[in-house]
Order: sequence, then structure tokens, then C-alpha cells
Amino acid sequence: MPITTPLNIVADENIPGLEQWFGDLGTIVRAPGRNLSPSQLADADILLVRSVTQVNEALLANTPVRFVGSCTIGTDHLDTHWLEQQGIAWSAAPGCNANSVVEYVFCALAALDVDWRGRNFGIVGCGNVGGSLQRKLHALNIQCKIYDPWKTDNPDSATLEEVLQQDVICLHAPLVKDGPHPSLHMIDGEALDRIRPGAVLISAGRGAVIDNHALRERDTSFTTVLDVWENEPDMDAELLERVNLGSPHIAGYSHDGKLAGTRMIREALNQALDLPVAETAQEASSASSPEQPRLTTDKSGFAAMRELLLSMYDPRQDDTRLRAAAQSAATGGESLPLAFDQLRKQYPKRLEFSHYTLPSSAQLPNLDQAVCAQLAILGLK
Ligand SMILES: NC(=O)C1=CN([C@@H]2O[C@H](COP(=O)(O)OP(=O)(O)OC[C@H]3O[C@@H](n4cnc5c(N)ncnc54)[C@H](O)[C@@H]3O)[C@@H](O)[C@H]2O)C=CC1
Ligand SMILES: O=C(O)C(=O)[C@H](O)COP(=O)(O)O
Repeated sequence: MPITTPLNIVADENIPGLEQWFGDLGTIVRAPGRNLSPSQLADADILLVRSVTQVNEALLANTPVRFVGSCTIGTDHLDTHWLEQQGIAWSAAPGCNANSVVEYVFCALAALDVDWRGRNFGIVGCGNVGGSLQRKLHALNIQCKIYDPWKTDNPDSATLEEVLQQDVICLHAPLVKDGPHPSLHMIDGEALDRIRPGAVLISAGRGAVIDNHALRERDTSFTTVLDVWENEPDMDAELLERVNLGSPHIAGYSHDGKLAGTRMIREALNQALDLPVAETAQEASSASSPEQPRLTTDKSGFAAMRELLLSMYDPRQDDTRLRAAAQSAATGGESLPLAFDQLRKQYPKRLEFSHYTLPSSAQLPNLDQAVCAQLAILGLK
């Protein structure tokens, strides 16, 4: 159905680049996404959300909303079946921050001082995130096994049991509650017991893919990295004490990934409602990236690679902030759910590796060619 501008747009206040990408279309009202109510949508044509807004009949019934855009990869917060039944167009942003999550995986391993060379990886869920991780591992000559019940023709395809036997296990499955391959609590107590002592488990898909209670109750002999938690933002503070590295669901929070999400939703809206691309948005998208500080290290080998990666992004800072928030909540400060959301809202600007230039051998004589080649595979220019 043809649509005329100006439009009324209601958007999660945490979506960056709203003005550049949607400013030409009409009025933008920003609101906290976690508690959006139907009354805020009484005049809205377009609803723009991130993953914290449950978009369903309870929110949208009897509102004029005709397009819902989620500037995220995940779609488990959208009742897509109901939206389609109602003829409300919708889109998410597949792959928008996949590279950010892959970089998070390598930086988490660097933070834990786990040299990934010579280790075998297992990946659960081989879409944009898992597939990109698999390609990087192949390029780095690292073996991996994949469990993805919808992609059994993958050359690295394996059973979940085999994947859980690897040295580094990365969970990148979406949250699926029904159908032939649900992922809800796919990593239950029995699955956790299969993980080998000394292995590393990294969870950066959705929290409830792991049974958090089962994980908390176990005396695990493997290293655990959790970016996502069951019942966010009301995460289990006791579980945080048990994990080696924790963060408030920010694996995908590179500046690039967030802006890509906003851009992709504008493109999807253009398609759905037959709208032109905003000129200002085209200008914004071609803006060059700011000058980055020169990377430096006097180390060699993996120690050098580790130091360089952590100087671009160090997940231990996310861990420290989350633990401080949990500690403060336990001693009468701001509640952990509020603090969890605040940490995400005030997240520092994090740029992907591609913004950084590989140091030349003249600049860093201790850096051998093999490490330079690996850094290039990881995305440095
Ligand atoms: N921590 C964070 O900040 C972020 C988390 N995510 C989460 O990661 C998930 C994956 O992202 P993408 O790879 O981009 O999604 P995608 O949709 O491209 O790929 C998901 C893959 O998982 C597979 N899958 C579905 N059910 C499965 C099951 N039961 N077991 C194993 N694999 C299963 C699918 O076949 C598909 O290949 C998203 O759905 C989202 O929930 C995404 C971005 C950032
Ligand atoms: O894209 C996804 O899917 C994610 O998990 C996002 O990175 C989560 O970010 P918010 O939508 O919760 O801001």
C-alpha cells in the first residue's frame, strides 16, 4: 500500500544513527525500548526496536504501526507469525554485527591468555556469526567442528556431542523454543558434563541456550565466557561469580555493527514501503573512519598478537564493569537489571579491527610475518 510522508516513527533511544537514516521521513520519538507501551504507539506508523522490546499483539494491537524494524540479528523478541498475520511488514538486520561477535571471541580468548593456535574449535550454530568464525579459523589453519542441524552439508558438520568435545566451544545459535531443533536449554546439565577439563566455553548467542541454573550448580573444570544470560536484564549474579569472563550482552556492540543495523533497517523499510533512500544517509554512510592510535608492542609471537588485540578491544573491561555493578547491587546500590541496561546504554565506542592498520615490520621489528598474516586474517588493514 502506498505511504505518504511525513511519518511518525517511534524508536528505541539506543539506536544510533536514527537522524541520519530516518530523519528525512518525518518525526522520530525516542523512548526506552525495554518498557514500550501501546499508548506510546497510538500515532506511530513505524516502530524501530532493538532486541529488548517484545513486539507482539500485546504491544501492537489497535495501533497504526505498519512496519517494524529491529536493528539486530536476533528475532526471538518479534512475534513474526502474528505480524505476518496482521499484514505488518517487518525486518531484522541479518549479519549486521556478526563481525563484532567474531572479534569478541578472539578478544575473549586473548583476555584469558588462551593461544588458539593448535586448539580445535567447536561451533554451535553456523549462520552469519558461526560461518564467519569458521572461515577465519580455516584461514588460520585451525580445525573446527560444526553443529547446525539445518546445515548438515557443511564440510565440518558434526554431532553436538562431538562439538562439545573440542578445546574451544563457541555458541552462536539463535534462541528457538519450538520446531524440530529447539535451542532452549540445548546446553543442559548433561551437555555441560561432556565438556572436557581445560576447554573454553564461549556463549554469545542467546542466554537461554545454556541452562543457567545447571551451569551455576556445576563444579566445572572448564573456562566459561558468558556474554548472554538467561532472563536478561535480570541475570544471575551468582552465576557471574562462577564464570571466568562475563559481559552484559555486548559481543555485537561494535560501533560499526550498530550503525550497520540501522542502515539495513532503512533499506528494508525502503523495500517494504517503496521509499527513496535518504541523501543525508548516503553521505553519513560514506564518512571516513577516524584516525586510530598506532598499535604497538615490544613482544613477539602470540604474546604480541594478544597485546595488539587487547589494545583494540579488551573484554576484561566489560567484565570489571559488570562485576562492579553486581557488587554494588548486592550492597544496596542500583539493582543489577537496571545497571545491566545502563552498561549497555553507555557502552564505549568500540571500532572493529578493520579500522586499525597493521604495524609495519620497521615499526615493530619483533613482530614476525606469521603473526602479521594472522592479524590480517582477523581483519586489520
Ligand atoms: N551477543 C551478542 O551481542 C549477539 C548475539 N547474537 C545472537 O547470535 C545468533 C546467531 O547470529 P547469526 O549467526 O548472525 O544468525 P543466523 O540466523 O545467520 O544463523 C543462525 C544459525 O543457527 C542455526 N541454528 C538454528 N537452530 C539451531 C540449533 N538448535 N542448534 C544449532 N544451530 C541452530 C541456524 O540453522 C543458522 O545457521 C542470533 O540469532 C542472536 O540471537 C547476534 C548478534 C550479537
Ligand atoms: O543483534 C543481536 O541479535 C544482538 O544480540 C544485539 O547485539 C543486541 O543488542 P540490543 O538489541 O539488545 O541493543
